[in-house]
Amino acid sequence: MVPVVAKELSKIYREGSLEVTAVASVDLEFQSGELIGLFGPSGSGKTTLLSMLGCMLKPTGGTLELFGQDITSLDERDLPAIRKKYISFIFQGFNLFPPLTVYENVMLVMNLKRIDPMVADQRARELLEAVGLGKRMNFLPRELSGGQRQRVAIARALAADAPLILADEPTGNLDHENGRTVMEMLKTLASEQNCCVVVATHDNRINDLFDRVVCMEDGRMLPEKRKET
Ligand SMILES: Nc1ncnc2c1ncn2[C@@H]1O[C@H](COP(=O)(O)OP(=O)(O)OP(=O)(O)O)[C@@H](O)[C@H]1O
Repeated sequence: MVPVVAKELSKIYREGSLEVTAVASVDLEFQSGELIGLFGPSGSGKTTLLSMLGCMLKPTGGTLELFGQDITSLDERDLPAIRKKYISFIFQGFNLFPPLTVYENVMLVMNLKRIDPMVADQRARELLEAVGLGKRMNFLPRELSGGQRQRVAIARALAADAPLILADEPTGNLDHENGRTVMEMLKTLASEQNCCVVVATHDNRINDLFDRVVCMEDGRMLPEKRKET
């Protein structure tokens, strides 16, 4: 099943008499196993598009299908269940829960999914080892560097085992080396777990890692340049 199909997807923000067209009639189709880079200057509509794909923001026009299900026709109350089933988010601010340790942050998503605690414990340890934080499981987020925190956010996204991962500027606060490490993890995730990973970014230094690059300008999607294989 195709993870994301959008047709003429639009979002117009209205404030009083002022209208801002943040996303204008975007058509797209994202497949499993792909790492997709969503590029565009500030204000071009990347976050708005990502928020609609993540069922956090209702489109004002067009249709959106996630895994064959028409999201646009659903009631607002049904969206949390869709998010829980299919989607994991990685945001620039890391969104870690400050009072919980690294290990507890990763466990939290699995507890919410009611995964058996023994299975969850093992998976959390494995994932934190995999992102190089095996020795920092009992640290609090504030005791970690930006790069380490972002790796916790990635371990947590992996723990959620979602087939669609949406990341907004995941390398925004990171130096080149940490940024690349984080992106390489997302690439491995896409190919090995057959996830669809969409990354909104300004960071041209990581361009080569994407399977596909789509660019936005003034809310529109520019014609796509397919990567040569
Ligand atoms: N809640 C909102 N209300 C009104 N206008 C908004 C709102 N959110 C975004 N916009 C406007 O929509 C347009 C697209 O914004 P968006 O944040 O999606 O762009 P972006 O490409 O993610 O930018 P950046 O790279 O700076 O994060 C901008 O003109 C912005 O000012």
